[in-house]
Amino acid sequence: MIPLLQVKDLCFAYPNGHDVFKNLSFEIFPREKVCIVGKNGAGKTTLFYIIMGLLRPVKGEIILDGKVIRTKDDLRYLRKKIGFLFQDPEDQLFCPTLLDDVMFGPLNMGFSRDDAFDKAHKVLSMLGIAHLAHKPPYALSGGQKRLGALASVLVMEPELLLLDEPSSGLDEEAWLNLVLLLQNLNKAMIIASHDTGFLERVTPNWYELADGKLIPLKNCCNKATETFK
Ligand SMILES: Nc1ncnc2c1ncn2[C@@H]1O[C@H](COP(=O)(O)OP(=O)(O)OP(=O)(O)O)[C@@H](O)[C@H]1O
Repeated sequence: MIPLLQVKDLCFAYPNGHDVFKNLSFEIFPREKVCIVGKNGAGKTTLFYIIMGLLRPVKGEIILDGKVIRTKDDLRYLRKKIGFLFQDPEDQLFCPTLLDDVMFGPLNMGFSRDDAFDKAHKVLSMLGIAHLAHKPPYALSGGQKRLGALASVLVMEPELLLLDEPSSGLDEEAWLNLVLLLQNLNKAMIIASHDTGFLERVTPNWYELADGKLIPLKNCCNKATETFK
């Protein structure tokens, strides 16, 4: 089976900063669920930005469905297949109402208003926030904003989800609802989080990002076993 996504020999440093990645390589297969843990500043968000084409690596390749991402068209294709939940939901909600935000993607893809509404309503209901549909994003709480941002990602039905701190700020009910949703979602996902209780429930496949490398962890939370590639 061809990996859905491959990151190959990735090197990256911010201007005037230290190396965040030194020849980082990994791959993820369709419907594979993995999580990445790591200290503050380890590079989890940076890795997601590079995959989504928001930051350009010094060296290395992002390969989707066996094809190296090079052109703007490649990037458009990648952004249809990969949904990215930003760490800060404020980066993701920009319309007058939450419903507008969640309908924005489907409308952009050419769905009719009725179909975009149905899709948005279904996802908002699944996340337990349909009653907030007509609120402006600025009037939502932190946890509600996170769920709203997640709705705007899920409504696009991507094949791979990159979720940056998806459980942050959620109350017990929303947290459990999200655990169950991700457990039952038949999609590939990479989750970056410090919420180990959440990660333990969603996937047994853990990696630690440390010193610019991904190290597989066995049996959740246990010690690193071998350096990943
Ligand atoms: N815009 C930027 N300019 C310069 N350096 C940056 C920038 N953004 C992040 N960094 C640095 O890059 C490194 C990786 O940051 P990143 O946000 O990817 O870490 P993270 O693992 O997501 O952290 P956290 O767990 O705190 O969210 C850190 O040392 C950080 O200080």
